[in-house]
Amino acid sequence: MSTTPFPSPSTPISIEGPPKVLLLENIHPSAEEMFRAEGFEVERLKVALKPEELEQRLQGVHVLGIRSKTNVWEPALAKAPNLLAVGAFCIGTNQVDLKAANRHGTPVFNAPFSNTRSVAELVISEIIMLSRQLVDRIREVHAGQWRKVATGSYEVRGKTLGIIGYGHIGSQLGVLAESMGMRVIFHDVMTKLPLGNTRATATLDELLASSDFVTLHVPATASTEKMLGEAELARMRKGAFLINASRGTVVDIEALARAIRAGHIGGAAVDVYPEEPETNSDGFTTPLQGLPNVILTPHIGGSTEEAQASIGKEVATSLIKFVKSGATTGAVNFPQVETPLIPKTHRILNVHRNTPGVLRDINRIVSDLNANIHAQVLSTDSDIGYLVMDLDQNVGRPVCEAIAGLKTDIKTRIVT
Ligand SMILES: NC(=O)C1=CN([C@@H]2O[C@H](COP(=O)(O)OP(=O)(O)OC[C@H]3O[C@@H](n4cnc5c(N)ncnc54)[C@H](O)[C@@H]3O)[C@@H](O)[C@H]2O)C=CC1
Ligand SMILES: O=C(O)C(=O)COP(=O)(O)O
Repeated sequence: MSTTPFPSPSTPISIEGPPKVLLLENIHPSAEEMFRAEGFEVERLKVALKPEELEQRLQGVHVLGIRSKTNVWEPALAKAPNLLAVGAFCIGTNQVDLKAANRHGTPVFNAPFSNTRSVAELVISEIIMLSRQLVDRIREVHAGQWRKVATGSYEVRGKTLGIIGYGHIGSQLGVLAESMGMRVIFHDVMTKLPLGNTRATATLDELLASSDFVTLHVPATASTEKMLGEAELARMRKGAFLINASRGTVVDIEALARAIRAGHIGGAAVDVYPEEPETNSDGFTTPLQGLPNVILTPHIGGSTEEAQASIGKEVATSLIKFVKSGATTGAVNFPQVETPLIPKTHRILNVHRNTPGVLRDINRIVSDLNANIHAQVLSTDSDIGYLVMDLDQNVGRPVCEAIAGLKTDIKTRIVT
């Protein structure tokens, strides 16, 4: 990811005909239905797109929908001046260069908790499966081998679950684990309200040394990259289990494979990998394949009917609202503005460089054109300002064009 220059001032964006939506990665049909009901034109692909393909496919597209696999980097954003918004139909947004999108005036929306429960339930099932060595027993019986053993199989009741990242998923998981009689501890960089009898550990090392199961629920950031490497795995209890359904960057997967082979880690459940295939028909290898008591799943933590249908609706709602009224509430990289539409006005949306004097320049244009301002809301962050302004319809268009010509302009359009 890179810090991107601002785009040059341009003409205002005007949407001729229905807004065009490109949905990738088999986003649930609930999203397509919502867009179509609002008169949008939708193209829905099952696959992720590589950066060069994405650049081409974005031409003329106003709204892009992705899941966790499609990377949206600066070059694609720079070549898509008509792209109004990106929807990540998932929780994680590490696949998008959020800073670049911000500087290109493109808000990014996600679904912060529509698949939380699905991930937590998957992890609960894995805790029991690992504790009972279920993958190995299942594999043996399928192969015609009868190995009825109790050695190395344990109940989860009374065992300690260590949660790294006590956010939406981590805290939901803690509640479920306590209801099975587990002791729950967590480590987070933020101070968090411990639910139930859960408690925060003073350090990550304390959590690693005190847990029978360690599970990761942190985002992919610089601070979480390989946060569980050789040294951290060595600090875990002998025979403890590791679960990673967060991001593949968070665990040193080679070190994990070595720790399992050495018998220090008793098993692992892994849903996410440093490199994941683009499509279901691509092959896949990981150093964890074939190791004992290792559950490997193809990034399906959030893949349930309930979660996908709900994500489809949630993110489509945010995107439709943004296209129709400019509301940015919930955008993960953008100043937040949401204000009701006023009938019989033109709403101008303007994203500009956050430098002194921009509002003065804009208001001078408004005053020169004798426009009456019905409402004006400005919200800024360190790089950009986002202005929502409602004007009389007879002057809306010339005002919009004059604003788009300012050297501080990033993106300007009329929505009504
Ligand atoms: N396997 C799958 O299909 C899915 C994976 N995910 C992944 O799970 C991650 C977590 O999701 P949520 O719980 O909804 O996110 P969240 O934002 O609610 O919680 C993340 C927590 O991690 C903490 N954190 C950040 N950096 C940390 C660090 N260095 N050490 C300790 N704690 C740290 C944060 O303070 C926060 O409390 C997502 O970012 C996504 O990457 C999410 C959904 C599905
Ligand atoms: O929600 C997330 O962050 C996930 O990892 C789920 O990603 P997906 O929608 O399954 O590609």
